[in-house]
Amino acid sequence: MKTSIATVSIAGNLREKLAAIAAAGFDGLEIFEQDFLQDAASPREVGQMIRDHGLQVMLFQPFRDFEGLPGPLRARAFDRARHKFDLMAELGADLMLICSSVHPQALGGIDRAADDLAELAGIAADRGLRLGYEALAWGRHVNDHRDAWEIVRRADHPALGLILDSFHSLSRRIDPDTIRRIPGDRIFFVQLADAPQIDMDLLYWSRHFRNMPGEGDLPVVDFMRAVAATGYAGPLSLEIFNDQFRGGSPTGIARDGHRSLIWLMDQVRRAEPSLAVDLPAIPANIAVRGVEFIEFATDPAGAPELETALARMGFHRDSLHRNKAVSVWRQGAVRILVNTEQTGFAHSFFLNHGTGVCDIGLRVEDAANTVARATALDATLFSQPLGPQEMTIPAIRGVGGSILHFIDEKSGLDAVWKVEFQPTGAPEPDFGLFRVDHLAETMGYDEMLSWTLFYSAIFDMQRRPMLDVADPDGLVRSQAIASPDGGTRITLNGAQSHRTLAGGFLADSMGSAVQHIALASRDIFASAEAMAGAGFEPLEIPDNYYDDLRARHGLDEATIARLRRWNILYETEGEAEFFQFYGRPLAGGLFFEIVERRGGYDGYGASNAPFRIAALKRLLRAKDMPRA
Ligand SMILES: O=C(O)c1ccc(O)c(O)c1
Ligand SMILES: [Mg+2]
Repeated sequence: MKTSIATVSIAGNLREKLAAIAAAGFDGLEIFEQDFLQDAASPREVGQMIRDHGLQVMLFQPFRDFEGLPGPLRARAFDRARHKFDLMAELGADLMLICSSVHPQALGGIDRAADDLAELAGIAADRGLRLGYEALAWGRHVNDHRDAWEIVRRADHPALGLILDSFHSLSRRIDPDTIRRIPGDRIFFVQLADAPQIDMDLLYWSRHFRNMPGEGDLPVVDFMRAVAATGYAGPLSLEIFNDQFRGGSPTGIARDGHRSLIWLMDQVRRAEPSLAVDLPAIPANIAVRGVEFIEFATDPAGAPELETALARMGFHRDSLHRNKAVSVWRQGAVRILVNTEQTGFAHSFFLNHGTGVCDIGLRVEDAANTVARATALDATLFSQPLGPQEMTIPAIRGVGGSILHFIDEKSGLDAVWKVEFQPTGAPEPDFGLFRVDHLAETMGYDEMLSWTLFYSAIFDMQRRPMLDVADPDGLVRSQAIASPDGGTRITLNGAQSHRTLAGGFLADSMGSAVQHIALASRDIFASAEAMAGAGFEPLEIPDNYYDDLRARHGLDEATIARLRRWNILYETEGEAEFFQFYGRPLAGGLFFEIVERRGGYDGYGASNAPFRIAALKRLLRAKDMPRA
């Protein structure tokens, strides 16, 4: 499969774009004239620069307002086209995109458009060029790929074909299966884009909110299945107009784009196995069976605060690494590693970010398969030198320069706790915390799509609808991603303002990182009591929260009193119930949460978030921390 991306999709000057597109592994690109008008090089030199990067110019675009014009305007449009053909020859581009006209004087008429395009195709063919006709969703007379195809069909010229663009078809809710009746060899080019479902003017939506396939809400997989069913074997090209991407990291956005195309074709193949998809076989989305461990990087000065917090939640120091300054704190199936090594990855993470989560271990069926899928989807492998008796545990890079390790039973990686660690024999309390409920990662708002794509493309984890959380000092967006059984959950919180709690954390931790860890309790009241007995200090929730709760849920006084006693927040989802309370943040701003889900509750207590944030901010102000 040949992959391509439009230069408008990413930030930077032309040279930065080319470097990023090539590094991400694309075969070619669509070039927008504006992109090289700003460059000092001539079109011929630009063409050479592109080829020097190992890239092919797959499409020159767009040529606007061509078809259906009256008299002198028509003649001028042909002149304009000839001028562009000259330019294409210089660039080394042989396919031009003509988008359906929005010209106020365009006359309309299927046959008139077909005649104009056929005549231009003749001129193009003489120069060895081809034309593709695309229906813009807001085209004046042609705004539907079915009409564009009818025009191409009637024009009946071998140098004229159809260009499909998933955004234009899907934004108008045109059934993608109508593509299945178009012959694949008459489709000259396919552009792909997704978009979040928002009710808005089509042109504005298209020019500002497109995103990578899989990042939005449009049925791009169904669209692509229909395209594949036609036998189309040309390039798959991303054409993403997105304000955020234009200001983002060229290499990051290009990598996301490449990842999105591989994931898209993987989904097409799985949804419709009879389709010929030119993509090497890769393992299916990886089922995650839970969090095997969470590793903190810290130093001997930072460890005691963390270890005290763990002990107060009922964790005990279970075992010590045989070679390294790493201890395992355990309760039930929850393992939290405290790494105070003075060399290696954890130490460099600590130097960059302070005490924080540097590594997350996920339990999977087959670690080798996991890495195979992750690398096929452009993830970066991670490894570091091993000491004696240490096991090779596969890993990739994750959020904020942290690491994801994969542990399985199949290849015996779960023996690591016995092989690399020595038990302390410390007594084993049980405060009822039995597994990791979710990890909350905080990041800049502009990183959210990228990490959502990362988790949902590699793992069998799906995103839930995005929520807005009102921090008194700005909005925080929250995107939950969860395995189908809800057993593994990650929330991504995107901060737009540094005045928000999330934004302050981001600044303090020097980048994206785990901001809180939620642990599941079998009985939250019992856990709260046991923890209080061990010296745990909860985040105090003000009385007005409980007055509000009484009004909202009609809970009886005894229940309200119990919730208030332990600073537990409450939320319902139909009949399902959710209970949660928080610890006070550690020095770096990270905190723990204890939750109990009853009756299949699937959320995260969004209605309580403003209270939690306000309480945290009050606490930080009281401590006179600079963030407050
Ligand atoms: O927004 C536009 O004008 C525009 C131009 C060319 C395209 O291929 C397209 O999909 C949109
Ligand atoms: Mg397009």
